[in-house]
Amino acid sequence: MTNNKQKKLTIIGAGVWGSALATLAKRNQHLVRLWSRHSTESLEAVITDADIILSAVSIKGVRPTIEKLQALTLPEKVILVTATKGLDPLTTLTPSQIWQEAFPSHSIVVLSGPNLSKEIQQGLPAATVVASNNRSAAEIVQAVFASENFRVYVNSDPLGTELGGTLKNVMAIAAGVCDGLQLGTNAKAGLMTRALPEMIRVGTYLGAKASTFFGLSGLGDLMATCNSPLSRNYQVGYGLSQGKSLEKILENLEGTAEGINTTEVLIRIAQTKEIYVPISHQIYRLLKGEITPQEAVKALMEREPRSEFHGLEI
Ligand SMILES: NC(=O)C1=CN([C@@H]2O[C@H](COP(=O)(O)OP(=O)(O)OC[C@H]3O[C@@H](n4cnc5c(N)ncnc54)[C@H](OP(=O)(O)O)[C@@H]3O)[C@@H](O)[C@H]2O)C=CC1
Ligand SMILES: O=C(CO)COP(=O)(O)O
Repeated sequence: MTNNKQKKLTIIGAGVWGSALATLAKRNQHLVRLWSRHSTESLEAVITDADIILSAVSIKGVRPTIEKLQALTLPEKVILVTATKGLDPLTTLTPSQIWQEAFPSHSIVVLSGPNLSKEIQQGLPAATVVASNNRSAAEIVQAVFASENFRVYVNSDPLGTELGGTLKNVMAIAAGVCDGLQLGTNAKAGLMTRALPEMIRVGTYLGAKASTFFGLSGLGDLMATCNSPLSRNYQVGYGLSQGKSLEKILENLEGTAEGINTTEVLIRIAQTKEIYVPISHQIYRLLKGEITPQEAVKALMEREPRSEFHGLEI
């Protein structure tokens, strides 16, 4: 029997993040169905009567998932939540833009923040953001996940919220390199601080609000991911700094490091639109095997002198 506050939530994507989000919602007594493409139950069966469908697949699963859902009839009022942190290699769109394009009359909510899934599964305290153009939809999702261990904020910039979580993955690769090379605390502070205006330049070009990047989904997630060996993106950078090949690193990586694909898409956007992204550019060259980690550091340090807030209106 469901009460008024109890929601029927279907989570698509049973990776580590989808599973952690399922745990949070179950602890709040919601009816949670966790589905993956390997599930024996049909997708149609698990979305029937859903109040909320949350996608926690990696970027490469977004389009296939949407195509499956388009072949079905979605419940009319169902809220669609995306928790993916990536950019579509085909179109450079963000996941929420792809979802909105596919389901123009449904409310789309972005969930993003400093949320390393292992810590969330352990029940450690964390905070996140749910962002939507439809505030009441965001508030419904807020209530589903909010608890004494998980503080959920609402905001009205879904694109900025999503891009914060997406672009910081590139910076987390850089942070892994920085720590792996033992460049010190000053270098790490310099890197993370300079990462933010780079993210803001790209984000505002794409239509996000600059202020969103100073919140949990921007600065917050940048700090979490750049400082934690739990981050897969950080692990990629750390591995590269130790002279490992990307192929070898990926063989042993638990789950997805979205920053690799994001770097590629971001550089395409930056080159076409002439956006200055020096850190991402060096990470791109490093991932391609064009330079060594040491050469990447040298290239960043030896650039032309610049003013601190060049090209930024904050
Ligand atoms: N882990 C974390 O701490 C956080 C992760 N995120 C983001 O959430 C997303 C998922 O991350 P995470 O759970 O960690 O990653 P995992 O690698 O653990 O899981 C990836 C998920 O995507 C699904 N998937 C991949 N390709 C396809 C496809 N072609 N079709 C359908 N489904 C597919 C996988 O399904 P299958 O199992 O069937 O292969 C799996 O459910 C990423 O965008 C990540 O950046 C956001 C916040 C925190
Ligand atoms: O997005 C995350 C934490 O907020 C997870 O980071 P990784 O994907 O690098 O593990």
